[in-house]
Amino acid sequence: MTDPTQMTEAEAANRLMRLAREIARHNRLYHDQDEPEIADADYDALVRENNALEAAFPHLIRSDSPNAQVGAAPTSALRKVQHAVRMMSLDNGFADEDIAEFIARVRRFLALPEDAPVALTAEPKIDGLSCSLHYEKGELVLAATRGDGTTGEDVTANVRTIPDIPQRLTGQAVPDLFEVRGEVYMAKADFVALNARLAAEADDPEKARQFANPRNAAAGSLRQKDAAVTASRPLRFLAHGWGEVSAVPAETQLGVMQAIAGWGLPVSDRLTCVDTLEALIAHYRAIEAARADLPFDIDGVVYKVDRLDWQQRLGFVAKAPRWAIAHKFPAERAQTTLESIDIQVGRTGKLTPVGRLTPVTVGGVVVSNVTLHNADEIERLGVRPGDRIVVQRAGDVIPQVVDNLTRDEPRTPFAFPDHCPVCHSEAVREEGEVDIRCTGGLICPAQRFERLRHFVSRAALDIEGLGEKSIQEFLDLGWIAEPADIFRLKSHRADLLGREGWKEKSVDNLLAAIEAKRQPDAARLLFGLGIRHIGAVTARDLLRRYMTLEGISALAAGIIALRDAAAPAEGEEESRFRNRLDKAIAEYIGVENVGSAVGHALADFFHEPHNVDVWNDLLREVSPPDYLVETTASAVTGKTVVFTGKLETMSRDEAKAQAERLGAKAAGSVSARTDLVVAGPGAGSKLKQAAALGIDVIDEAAWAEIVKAAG
Ligand SMILES: NC(=O)c1ccc[n+]([C@@H]2O[C@H](COP(=O)([O-])OP(=O)(O)OC[C@H]3O[C@@H](n4cnc5c(N)ncnc54)[C@H](O)[C@@H]3O)[C@@H](O)[C@H]2O)c1
Ligand SMILES: [Zn+2]
Repeated sequence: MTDPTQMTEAEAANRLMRLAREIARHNRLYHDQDEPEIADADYDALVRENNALEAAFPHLIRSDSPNAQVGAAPTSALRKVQHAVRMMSLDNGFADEDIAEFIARVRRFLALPEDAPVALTAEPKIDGLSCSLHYEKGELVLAATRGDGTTGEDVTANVRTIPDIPQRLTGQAVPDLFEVRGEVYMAKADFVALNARLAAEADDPEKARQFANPRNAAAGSLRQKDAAVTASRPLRFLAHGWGEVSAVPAETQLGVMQAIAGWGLPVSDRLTCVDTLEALIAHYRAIEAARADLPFDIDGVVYKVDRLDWQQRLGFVAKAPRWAIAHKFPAERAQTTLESIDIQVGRTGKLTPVGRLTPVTVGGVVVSNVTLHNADEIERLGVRPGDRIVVQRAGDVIPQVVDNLTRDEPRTPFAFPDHCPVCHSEAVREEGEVDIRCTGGLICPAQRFERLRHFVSRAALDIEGLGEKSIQEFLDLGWIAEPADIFRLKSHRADLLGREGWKEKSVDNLLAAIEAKRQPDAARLLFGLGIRHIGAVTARDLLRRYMTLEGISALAAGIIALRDAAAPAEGEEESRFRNRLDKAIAEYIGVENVGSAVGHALADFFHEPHNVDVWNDLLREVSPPDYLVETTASAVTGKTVVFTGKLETMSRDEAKAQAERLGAKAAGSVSARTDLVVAGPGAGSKLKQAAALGIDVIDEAAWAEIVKAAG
């Protein structure tokens, strides 16, 4: 965000207009559609930017400023309801100073002395959606959502299905007319169970409706046309205020809330009333620490001036009361308990520690796992199961542990396993590496699963309909263990038809999708084998040069021979020798951007007899066409070209790629079969040979002309 003081008026006006539109759009998505596009922290950042600009350019404040608006106008099919008393939002603060300033503002407004005590209630700010309940003569007659504060939606039938909400108030002195306001929410455990149920009920679990967090689930469940749907959703309610009333049962906020509780409505058991800033902050800290363990999500603590006559005098500004403030928790961070540390085994055998957490909502998303990266990271944080930790989620980044609050508690450190938790092979840390790997290779079932999953993935063979669940199922049945087996699945067609969840159509679609990949792209196949360091791009670069998978295995054989023959020279240091060998391997491969790590990985793969079997077996099932780069007809199509000497405007590899694209073959040495030599400065013996054989020789500029002419 640009510093507002650096902006011109025109820039500021423009930015304010864009922010108003953008924020209004997110309000609609969040409040009306229950489908936010961005995290709360990102939304809050937009609002903060808007407010900073409005403060710097008060004369540019727009009539449609986001600060004048509550929620969003409802557009659902539900009947609309006008609120007799507007339903407001709340001002908010993050720092303790914001709260001190709030109290000072209240004193100034009421013209109280600077040190006059101001009693304030404090209670959790539940992350649900606002709901108004009208009781007439104690009977529930109408329930409405907040909408844009003026117009809400009639959700009476829906609300009648919520067990927390009494149909009729009981107890002492219930006024004739009393509108209770509070929060409809979903408990965290119920939210997890609901998402699981929606996934189980869907035809295609991957396309099942899933709610991002309990707030969205609560809003989506309450605002239903069909109240039977609401009834099937585990909603709850907590009262936190009131609207239109015929009589107020007490003179303080706390007193009225106690009366409401007395009539049978749920009120937070963490509602308190104190009269110093220190006591408020202490209550805030206690709630923050307990946050992850509360059964529902909260995003802060709400403070309200306790005396109702003062509330009356303070009144409202724009969209919020002057007598209340929400003290919010930092949106992107939360505390929780690290319940356990699991070790996952990846495709290449890497052991990754994953922290299992008591689920906590961070920035609008429920977080129950964090990656702990590796053994070093666990040691750095000093984390052990049972520790209280701070997790952070910024943007789309995977949640991270940023602090361990109980690292000083005496407890034994976490022992990183020295064996694979799945196949029990030894797990080792290679020299100079941070990762610890299972040495079980293809005998390790975890690696086997991950390798198969990788083999059929989008960027590799892209076999549609062969998802994780099916792979696991076939693995368990012993039908597949390595890639070639996938192409033999058709022999299990009859058995598969007899299994639950497999209909004739889905079986035949799957088998057809497999058959369609009998002539796969060679680069995808190579990438799909999951050899270390061979990503999709490297696989393609290698095949551009080596054309076929036979070419690749020959390359590997060459590297193995090179490694076997290499030995340190007399007195040569080990590290020197390694550098020299690595250089030789990279040169031998001869492909730009492909280094010795790839060469070693290829050699290691082919050095292992089991892998060679897997490879050969696969090549019996599939026959990838030769890797031909798409060519353009040109003056050199079908000819053999040799580049020699120094090229000035491009690398040797680029020149070769150009030749291939033009349908020419780039050769390394001049022979009778050479048609053309492209010579740069410093060309030596090859130039002489060409002259001797009477072969055409051109310079780089002439070559560039040929390339250009081909377009
Ligand atoms: N991700 C997005 O795209 C997106 C878009 C819009 C809003 N939001 C989020 O929604 C929030 C703004 O929404 P808002 O205007 O409803 O304000 P708010 O939710 O921050 O505060 C007002 C609401 O708090 C509720 N509340 C809960 N406990 C309460 C208590 N004890 N006492 C009084 N009220 C209590 C009330 O329903 C009240 O309407 C922000 O946190 C923002 O991050 C996100
Ligand atoms: Zn293993």
